[in-house]
Formats: sequence, C-alpha cells, structure tokens
Amino acid sequence: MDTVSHIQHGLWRHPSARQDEFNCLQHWIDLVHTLERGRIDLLFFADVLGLYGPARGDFTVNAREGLQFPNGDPSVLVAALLSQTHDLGFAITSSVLQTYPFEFARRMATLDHLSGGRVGWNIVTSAQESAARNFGLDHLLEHDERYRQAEEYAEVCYKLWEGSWDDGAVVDDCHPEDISKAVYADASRIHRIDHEGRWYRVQGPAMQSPSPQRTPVLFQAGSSPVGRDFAARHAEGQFILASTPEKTQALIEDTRRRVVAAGRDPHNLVFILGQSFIVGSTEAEARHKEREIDDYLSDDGFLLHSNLGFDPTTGEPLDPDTPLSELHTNTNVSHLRWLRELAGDTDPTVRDLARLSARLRGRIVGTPDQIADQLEAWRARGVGGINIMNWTIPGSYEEFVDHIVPTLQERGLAQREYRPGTLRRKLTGRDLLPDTHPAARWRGAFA
Ligand SMILES: Cc1cc2nc3c(=O)[nH]c(=O)nc-3n(C[C@H](O)[C@H](O)[C@H](O)COP(=O)(O)O)c2cc1C
Repeated sequence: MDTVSHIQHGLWRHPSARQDEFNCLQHWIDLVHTLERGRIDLLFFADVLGLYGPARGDFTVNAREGLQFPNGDPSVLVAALLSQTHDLGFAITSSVLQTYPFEFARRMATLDHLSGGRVGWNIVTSAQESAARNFGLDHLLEHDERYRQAEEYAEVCYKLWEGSWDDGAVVDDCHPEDISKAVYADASRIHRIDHEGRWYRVQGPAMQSPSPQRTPVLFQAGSSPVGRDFAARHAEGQFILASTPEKTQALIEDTRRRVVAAGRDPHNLVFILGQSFIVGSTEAEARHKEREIDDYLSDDGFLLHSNLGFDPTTGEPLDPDTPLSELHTNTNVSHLRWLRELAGDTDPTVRDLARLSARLRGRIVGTPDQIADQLEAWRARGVGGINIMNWTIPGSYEEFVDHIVPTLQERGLAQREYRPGTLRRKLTGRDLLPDTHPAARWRGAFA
C-alpha cells in the first residue's frame, strides 16, 4: 500500500526500513526494478478510504503508527510507475464506494492502454465505517448488501469495457488521398449501454476505446460466504490469508465449488496467499532475525487494524475479556472467522486480538530450502500464488528476490524469464476474459 504501515505494524521503525519514504517516487521506482530482477509478475496496491477504529473516534494510534494513514492514491502512483517497466503488472484496489463506475471504467481503460495491458483491479466494498462517512453516508451498507452493490458496479464496468465498443470500431484512417473520407472511429460499432439499475444509471458509450485486456485482470479479497460467491463469479485471483493449512484448503475447495456452480472453469480462479518471509543462511540465523523483527512489532497497531476491539455502534472499547465468539461485525467477516480458526479450540478474547492478528499475517522463517519446502506444501493445498507482505521496504523484497527466488527457480516454482504480453496473458495465457466469465455476455449485446 502507498503508506507507512500496511500489514506488519511497527516495522517502519526498523533501522533498515524506508517505507516512510512512500511519498517519494524514487522509492517505488527502486522497488519496481527489484521486483523485475526477480521476474515477479505483479505489484499489488491495497487501499483504504478511512481510518480503522471507531467512526468519528480517536485517531491517535492511526497517526502515531502511520497505520494506513496517511496514504496515497494507488492509481496515480501506478500511472507514474508504468514507464519504468515493460513486464511488471500493477493491480490497484478500488472500492465500489469511492467513484462512480463510469469514471472508474475510463480510468482503468486509460491505464490499460498506457501500460500495454498490464493492470488489474482488486474489487473491494470497503470495510471501514469511517470510509462511509467520507462519502456522504451515515453507515456502511449492510455486509451482504455491499456485495450486491458491487455486482451492479462490476456489471456497469463490464458493459462499458466489453460491450460498448465493438472490435474494429477504431479505424484510424486519415485517408491521405482524400481527407474528406478520413475516419477515426466508426460510430456504427460504438454503442450506448443505457444501464438503469438500483444504484447506477449510465447511458454511455464508454469514453475510452477498448484497451488491450478490455477488462483489467480481476482480483478480490473477501472470503465470507457471500464474498466467496462474488469471487467465484468475478475474480481471476483471490487474495487470502493463512489460517491452518487444512482450513485454507477447505476454503479453497469450497470457493472452487462455487466457481463451478457459477459456470466457470475452477482453474480460472487462482488463490494468492499473503505471506511474510524471514530468510537466513542457517535456520539459527533466520530465527535470530525473527526475534529482532518481533521486537519492533506494535501490539497497538495490530489491535487497531483488526478493527474489532470496539463496539461498532457506540465506538466504545470493548471489555478486554469479551470472547471473540460474542463479536459481530458488519465489516470484515472473514477476518473474524480466520482469527477464530487460528485460535483452534480455545475461545480467545478481545485481549488476545493483537497477538492473533499478528499471527494471521502468515510468516515463513528459515533457509531458502526450508521456505521453498513450505511453499510447496501450500501449493499442494491449492495455493497458486504468493502475495509477499513486507516487513520492511526495500529489505523484504530484496531478500526474497536475491535469496529465495533462485531456489524457487531451481525447483520450477518460479519463472526464470517473463512471458511476453499482457498481464492476463502472463497469468492465464489469454488477453481477454474467457467466454464463461459474466463480463463476456455483454460482448456484442448492444450492437
Ligand atoms: C487479504 C485481504 C486484503 C484486503 N485488502 C483490502 C483493501 O486493500 N482495501 C479494502 O478496502 N478492503 C480490503 N480487504 C477487505 C475486503 O475486500 C472485504 O471488504 C472485507 O474482507 C469484507 O468482506 P468479507 O466479509 O467477505 O471478508 C481485504 C481483505 C483481505 C482478506
């Protein structure tokens, strides 16, 4: 995320950390080149639009910890980074809450054009009450209702990206022999979409012409039952967090069944596991580094990021002895479920939240071979990709690229060279969404 403290809170204070330089473009340019050196396919930017914690509440901890606050707009940052690389793809988080789909569809189409088809969209519905208050609402919509709104939002975008302009609509013939016959675009192949829905009314046509991928590569991150259904219908990649290997496998298998029920090929959705890495030339060295990292972790940061230690209605802190089984949330349902799964048979309390939340950010510690063994084990559980969650920037990515990637390459778990083409082609072998995806039904629908 374009911020100081994204996931591993407190680490920005580490002597080697440079994440407090997030407002400096060179900081990100250097990261892009590091990732390219490791033949990494995607730089993913999360994003939030409000503060964690009680709405209208005290933001002392957010400010002190730099906890996703302040933060920058990832689409602006990505626009500045595109020219630095021909191979790395960029995924941007954008919430249904933040912009009208017409405007968003144009922005993504522009980025997709300028990057030669290397952008993705992480579709989120926003899980902060405070975010709702930044966009004219008193409260977030109820959890499942937010996903229904996201359905319509995605549909409007698909209509614009896939249906509004036919292939060949851009003729770009300046006709030098007779300039009166010059045609830039053929209006008969460009269509209004006339969308009239519960949340949106969009006439069209799309203001941008079709980009190399038309629809950007689609990602999603919520794993509640309704979130899984949403991912099953729409996503090509789903970001998940590690609870136990068995529970993670069960989550993946359940979501895959939903993909099939949605009429899609189960292999069209890849599960991307968030993990942090601590590597050493010996296990003892890695464990030593782990202890040093743990010294920097901030309990306050993890507790606040869990967004669960207070009454969502009153904003008052909960009694620390309240069991998690008694908590209800309208925000991040899967986060609460993962925390309870990690606790095993015990019923943890609000007091335990910081420790559990820190554990939920999975970590793999060891030598390159030990790390590769664990990644192979996750792969056997159905995990198809890894989202590297940094301790420090640039250190965590430099260590992964220089010390872990070579071992993964030797085992055939990581690529040695980039495949050419769009981000979707690199990830799935094709530029456009397959016909089984719900976006595809709008192709030719307005002709
Ligand atoms: C791994 C992960 C990453 C997420 N990243 C973001 C993000 O960048 N921005 C955001 O607003 N929500 C983010 N979320 C929240 C989800 O998109 C979703 O709104 C939330 O998990 C509630 O959905 P659920 O109850 O289905 O899990 C993330 C969730 C998870 C699990």
